[in-house]
Amino acid sequence: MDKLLIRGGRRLNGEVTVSGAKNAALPELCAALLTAEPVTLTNVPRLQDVNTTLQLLRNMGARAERSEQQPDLVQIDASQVTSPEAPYDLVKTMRASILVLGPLLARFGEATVSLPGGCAIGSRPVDQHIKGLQAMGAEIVVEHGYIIAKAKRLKGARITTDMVTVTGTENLLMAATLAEGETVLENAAQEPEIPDLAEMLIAMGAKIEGHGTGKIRIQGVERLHGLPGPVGHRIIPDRIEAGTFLCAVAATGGDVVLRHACAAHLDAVIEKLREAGATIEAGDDWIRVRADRRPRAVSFRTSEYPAFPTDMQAQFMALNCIADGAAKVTETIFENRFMHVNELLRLGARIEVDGNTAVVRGVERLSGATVMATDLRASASLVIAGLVAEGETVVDRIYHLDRGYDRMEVKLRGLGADIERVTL
Ligand SMILES: CC(=O)N[C@H]1[C@@H](OP(=O)(O)OP(=O)(O)OC[C@H]2O[C@@H](n3ccc(=O)[nH]c3=O)[C@H](O)[C@@H]2O)O[C@H](CO)[C@@H](O)[C@@H]1O
Ligand SMILES: C=C(OP(=O)(O)O)C(=O)O
Repeated sequence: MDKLLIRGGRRLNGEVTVSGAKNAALPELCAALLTAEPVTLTNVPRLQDVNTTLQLLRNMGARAERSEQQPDLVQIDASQVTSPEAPYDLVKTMRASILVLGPLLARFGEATVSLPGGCAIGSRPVDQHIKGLQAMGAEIVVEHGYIIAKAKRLKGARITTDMVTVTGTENLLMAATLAEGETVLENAAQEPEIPDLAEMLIAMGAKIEGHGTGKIRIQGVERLHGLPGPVGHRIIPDRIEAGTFLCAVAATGGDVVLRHACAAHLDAVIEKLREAGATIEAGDDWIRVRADRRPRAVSFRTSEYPAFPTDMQAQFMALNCIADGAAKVTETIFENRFMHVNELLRLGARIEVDGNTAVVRGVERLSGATVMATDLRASASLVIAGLVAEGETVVDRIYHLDRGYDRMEVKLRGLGADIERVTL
């Protein structure tokens, strides 16, 4: 099992390129199931979750390959899908596998998808996905751990989800593109990955309006076509990877330019980093961050986009650990997303958790130790803490990190960090 070995105390300087967004790549790979023609995606990040999705598509009989000459390019040909199924063994490693449900049901009239299990950050049910598809006329039973769905042809419907759900919106959006008539999704998620998915679907012939707002209107069409060519659909930059690097520099000090980054997707995080004392400038596809003194502690509360993302909570908490002052961090999206706290305590942080609120009192210095990654963003927060801690930090169980970060240690080393992957 791989570990990261970090010797802390170095400032970060230089340039780093941000990869394509994991949370756009996963639904967009699944969207290729909506057509019998080949689909090309570019700027596809090199992540374990992408590998798992490619495996899931191949398991159904689709062709899904990453180009050897151009590793950010993936081609999918779902003309020969023989079994519209997502088995437990693949779904258990990645919750986003649920994203095949809408496309399979819409194109093949049937789907059998393993229920994703509960996961470390919360119970994460998929009842809203099921309820929405039922409103579109699907017959769905859940038995033996599988969602078994059938529909001759889905019918457009007006759907208001009980809460804002990102993958729920994506599943229903994809399903609605091939449904008969109009679907209106109320209370839709507005995360940037949703308009990116909608733009891809529109390029495939779908009729969608209102994406990027809380109300999406879809007119179903008979069929969608492929996206051939050397570019196909280009995936937006990963705002969470970019935000993670911004927090790392704000914590260690330094001067770094992020290439292929979109500042407009990070407004809430950038505002908080400025409050913490970092200097941030941005252009069309770059962000520069400079930090030259101890950060100030900054309170924040996670919420749906465009507010502060839950996927940045752990990384910003690591910054608060060494900041001047105390900060209150409130998590409103997932009920159990403070598992990094116990590990940060092992590095000398002072944090008290009460329900969904953590009070972080900044300390002058953290001290390196062996810590264990518990989920994807928790891993990133431990890496940031390790970069500022005195001495050596070992981050164990980094398969969580590899799910969602594209060669993070290589990118950090390029900025001057003393970090290496140890394979035992
Ligand atoms: C692959 C992907 O894009 N993952 C992101 C997506 O996850 P994901 O789409 O799973 O998260 P949701 O937006 O669905 O979850 C929001 C809240 O709604 C609840 N809920 C959701 C659906 C449902 O049917 N029933 C229900 O109760 C969840 O338990 C959670 O408390 O959005 C999250 C919130 O921004 C991010 O942290 C994840 O990185
Ligand atoms: C929680 C996350 O991802 P997923 O929904 O894929 O588990 C994340 O990206 O932080």
